[in-house]
Amino acid sequence: MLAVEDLDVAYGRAQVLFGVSVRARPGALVCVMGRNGVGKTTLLKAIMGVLPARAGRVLFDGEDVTRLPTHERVRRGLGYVPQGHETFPQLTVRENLFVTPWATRAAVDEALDLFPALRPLLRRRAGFLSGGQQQQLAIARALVCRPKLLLLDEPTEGIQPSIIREIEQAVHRLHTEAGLAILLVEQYLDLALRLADQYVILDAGEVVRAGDRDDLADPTVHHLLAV
Ligand SMILES: Nc1ncnc2c1ncn2[C@@H]1O[C@H](COP(=O)(O)OP(=O)(O)OP(=O)(O)O)[C@@H](O)[C@H]1O
Repeated sequence: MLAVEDLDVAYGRAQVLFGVSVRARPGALVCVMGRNGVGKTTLLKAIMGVLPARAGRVLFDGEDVTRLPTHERVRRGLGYVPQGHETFPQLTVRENLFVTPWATRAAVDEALDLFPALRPLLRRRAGFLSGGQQQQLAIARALVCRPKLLLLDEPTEGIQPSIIREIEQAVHRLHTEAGLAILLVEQYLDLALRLADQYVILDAGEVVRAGDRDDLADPTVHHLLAV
């Protein structure tokens, strides 16, 4: 479904990703891990076309989307929830959900079924929500476009533990019940161990390890993630 091949990405002259290859099969949950600043967010941005690839390719459903603008990738089924649960603070929860041109009532209803805590908040401005509620709204908004593959950038970052559990359950349901493929950037190893089918670890912009979830229990993995 997703094949990232030998991707190089740079900010000006500063190259950040070096020959990164990542694959996600339909319905798979792949966890992208690594210390701060190793290039996880940059990888997701390049997959979405928010940042250009300097070399390499991004294939989605067999199509080379490397040069397509972001909205064309969204149209083909890539969904993206950026780090920091970005919502439109001045808009209500309902307006945030209907902001995309593809939003239908049915799709919004389905997204709200996954996050029922948002229903009583539909008229509230997003800027007044807690961090956890905003994260749920950001995920729900991406789902309204009915993606086939969802890219989630650290959805648990800065979120209180009780809400982390809710977000984890929602991601689990999306994966197991809705059968959505997910590329999840996640710092918490225990959460990755519970959710992931496969994992990729980046270090200094390169894939240093990749494999099935069970390998994550290997002690050498901790060394690659320790700060
Ligand atoms: N806009 C930018 N301009 C220049 N360098 C940047 C920019 N954004 C990120 N970088 C650099 O690129 C490298 C990778 O950053 P990136 O945000 O992709 O890492 P990350 O693994 O997602 O980190 P974190 O876990 O802290 O979010 C870092 O060294 C960072 O300083």
